[in-house]
Amino acid sequence: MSVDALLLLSFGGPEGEADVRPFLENVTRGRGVPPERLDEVAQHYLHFGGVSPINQLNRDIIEAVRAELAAQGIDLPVYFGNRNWHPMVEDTVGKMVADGVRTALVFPTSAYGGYSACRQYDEDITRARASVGDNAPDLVKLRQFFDHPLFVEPFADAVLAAREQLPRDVPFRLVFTAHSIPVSFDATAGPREEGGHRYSRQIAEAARLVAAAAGVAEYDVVWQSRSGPPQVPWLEPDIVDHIDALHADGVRAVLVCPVGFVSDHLEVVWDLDTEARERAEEHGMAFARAATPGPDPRFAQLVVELIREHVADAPARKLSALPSAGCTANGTFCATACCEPPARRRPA
Ligand SMILES: CC1=C(CCC(=O)O)c2cc3nc(cc4[nH]c(cc5[nH]c(cc1n2)c(C)c5CCC(=O)O)c(CCC(=O)O)c4C)C(CCC(=O)O)=C3C
Ligand SMILES: [Fe+2]
Repeated sequence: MSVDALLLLSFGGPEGEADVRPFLENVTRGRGVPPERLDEVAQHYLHFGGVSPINQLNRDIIEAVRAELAAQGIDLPVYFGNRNWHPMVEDTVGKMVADGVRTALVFPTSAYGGYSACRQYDEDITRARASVGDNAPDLVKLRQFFDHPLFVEPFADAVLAAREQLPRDVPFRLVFTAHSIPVSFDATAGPREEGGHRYSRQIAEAARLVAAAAGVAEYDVVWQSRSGPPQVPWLEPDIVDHIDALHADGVRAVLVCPVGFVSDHLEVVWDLDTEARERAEEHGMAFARAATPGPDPRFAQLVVELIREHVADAPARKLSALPSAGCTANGTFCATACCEPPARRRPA
């Protein structure tokens, strides 16, 4: 297959105080997130001057991918577009058209399946192509990479590095976290015939692979960053409640690995480095958080390897038997009814 560009497609985040409200409105339009929750999340962003770390982290990934492409002799311009904040993907695809791009690969900054982690990026691609009309380039999305060795290995090394921050003589509990989603979204994640739960199954599998690579036998998988109205059930337990439970069980040191995320964006630096850490410290527990793989050189190698699956027929390396879907053209879905968002319940 011949391609003339790569598009890194991400979530986006505010870059100053004035951006916070309009950004949150973009994220939550029609999604039934209660205003109290929005006020709370706005405060998290304002705590950091209204600047989300996600944009600079993505620019850093793009620089590393450019360098890795050059090192491997692949001549491919790299573009950057987001769902919720500038550079908006619609504008970026407009720029690609002006530059004469006919076919581009799309790297979404999420390793997993499910509506929020996969299918919503297909919707972004469809919207962006529609916004530029007849000249829209073909946009081929790269596959899910939750079990790729170049995703698992940096996490495993990060777990070992974080372990060094904990007291040597105290046994620790390894706890993996991922973004919670409504239980109903997890139930419809994946193609219908597969019976759902593709998101939580892939998270469980990534956690198993990272723990095995780090040589840690006992671990938990929990959730973080719940949103939505309180009467709608989301995946549980929450990391902060889990720290209470571990404390009650006599655990004295906790090592949190945010396996659901590619980089240290706001949910990681707020919900883990601030809230979870504070709760652990209130209990007198030692706390360490493993780094995310985004800034690791192996992450850029991962992106280029996924590109090479298309441009050089490179073999698709994966460590688990679970399907890695998500590779589709022009915003089509992997399968009929795949990762369909169930009807959202509004707050009463
Ligand atoms: C599975 C998943 C990922 C991982 C996959 C991926 O990475 O794509 C993810 C990533 C992210 N989520 C992010 C930010 C937000 N997510 C929100 C709300 C929601 N997330 C959801 C799910 C996910 N989200 C869901 C089901 C909602 C409820 C509303 C809805 O049904 O859609 C809200 C609204 C306020 C609130 O938190 O309630 C914000 C601000 C940022 C940027 C952070 C930064 O600025 O650094 C990133 C990377
Ligand atoms: Fe989110």
